[in-house]
Amino acid sequence: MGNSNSSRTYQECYDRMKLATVRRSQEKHAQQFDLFLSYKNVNSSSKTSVNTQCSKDPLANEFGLEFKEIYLLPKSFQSQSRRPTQAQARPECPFLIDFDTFLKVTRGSPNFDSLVNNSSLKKGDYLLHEDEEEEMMLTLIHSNFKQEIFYFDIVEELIRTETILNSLNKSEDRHLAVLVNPISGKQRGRGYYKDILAPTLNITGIKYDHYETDSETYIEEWVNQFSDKPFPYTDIILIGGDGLFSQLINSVLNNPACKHLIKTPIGLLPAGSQNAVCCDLKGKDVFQACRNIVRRPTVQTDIMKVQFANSDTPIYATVILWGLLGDVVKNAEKLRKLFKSARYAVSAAKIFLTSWKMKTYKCNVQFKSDFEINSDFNARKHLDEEDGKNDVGLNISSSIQTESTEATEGSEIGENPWNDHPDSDFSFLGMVTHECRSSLNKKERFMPTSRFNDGSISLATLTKCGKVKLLKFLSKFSNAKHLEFDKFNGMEVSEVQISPDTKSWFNIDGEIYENDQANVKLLPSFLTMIGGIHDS
Ligand SMILES: Nc1ncnc2c1ncn2[C@@H]1O[C@H](COP(=O)(O)OP(=O)(O)OP(=O)(O)O)[C@@H](O)[C@H]1O
Repeated sequence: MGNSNSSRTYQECYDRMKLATVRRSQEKHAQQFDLFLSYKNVNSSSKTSVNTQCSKDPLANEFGLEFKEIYLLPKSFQSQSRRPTQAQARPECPFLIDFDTFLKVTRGSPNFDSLVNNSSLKKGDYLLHEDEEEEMMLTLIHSNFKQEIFYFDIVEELIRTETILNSLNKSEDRHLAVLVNPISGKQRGRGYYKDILAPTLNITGIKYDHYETDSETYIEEWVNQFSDKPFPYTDIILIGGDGLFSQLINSVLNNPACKHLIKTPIGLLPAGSQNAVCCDLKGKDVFQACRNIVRRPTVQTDIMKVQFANSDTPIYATVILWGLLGDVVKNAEKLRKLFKSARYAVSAAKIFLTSWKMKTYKCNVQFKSDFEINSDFNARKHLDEEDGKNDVGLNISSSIQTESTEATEGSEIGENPWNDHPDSDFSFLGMVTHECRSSLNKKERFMPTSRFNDGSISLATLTKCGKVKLLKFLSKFSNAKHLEFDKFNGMEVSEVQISPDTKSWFNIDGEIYENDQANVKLLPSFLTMIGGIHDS
């Protein structure tokens, strides 16, 4: 996060442009500063090495530049349009912010009282106090609504600064549907809407309509009203948790008359208990999520289609858990009222403390894979055969024994064959299309290697564990070190067939489903989500 801390200096690895000479006070003889904007030229290949070092979101504006920092330097400081030579020390900046934390510049200072929760204002109405209209000043607004005022002497510089700084905000022609779940997580959704998103949209001039869910079926009914009608919104913004997101995509995809809505970019504000989808789209911080909504970087994301044997209706999902984790979520629902977002931890503790022995979840798993793991596994299998090794329970990549002849019999030539998973006794199994960062614990992530746009399902399993092993696993898990845990296995697959032998529950994006045979298939690059993908 950037700040305007005076002790910071700008990053040298970027080019910069001078926007204007400004004062920080209305006083005509006040000290003058040069206002700079640094940038990465995304069209320029010659700067690759420098750019890789400092790279951030691949978010370029109409100038083909990715803006990085906004800062002031005293006017007297050297030749201002170039970088300082090595011999020259970089001066401290009296004002410096990451471009990431910048929201908008406005003429004059915004009247914030009129910004809150007022979607009927006309664009521009709310920006000026009447007596400020002629002032040669711009107010730079941070995404947390902090303001910095700069005074200009030259009108062209003022206009240039305003145009360039606002060039990333794509507000024209956008009309957002904002849906708020007031009971998500710690019930902060309403506050996030009223105090953060609505003022941000008002400042940036983005049009929106506000809806609040009043029942479990609200989203489905809301979607159904657009059956066979043109959809009037350019974006759908959800203020809630993973469950709300799941409800939206399922309501859209399971109504053939509404499938056209799925092309609409979906943005999220994290108000739920887990917010794994939002966290993995660089939206863990509510202000960052808001900036994403304003600037609108998008990611084509993978999802899964789950077909249960006893149901005609498929479920579309990004996270599927079965076994212990299914049971934890099932029991957590009973605790929602009392423990709110702590209900998952309470439910897990209850299962752990009240069972004498951890339950083993028996399940037959087959998978198809387009990925390297197949050749790794075949090569390794060959080596293992040569070595006379045949350990079941080691990492999957080193221990899968045979491809299922039964399953391959029906395969067409060229189609990937079914492989048998070597394990059938689990503590849990999970399938995810993203890493599943936790909004509660900084390090925790279910599948650290998985990304929304990697074109694969990550199949993760924990072979059956006793209580002591499970505690060891959990301690590694909370530091995202569980990939090295001997009973935890992860692999990239494109389709999975699950046949449970133990009574349990499926936890699909936080919702609970009955135990049943399930087929899980990858739908690559299926949704357009607003946000970015984490590098590591
Ligand atoms: N007004 C409402 N009253 C009762 N239930 C609601 C209402 N609005 C939405 N719901 C239901 O609440 C469920 C959970 O919502 P959501 O995902 O937003 O929050 P959460 O469960 O706290 O967060 P997470 O899914 O991240 O754990 C959804 O399945 C939705 O059907």
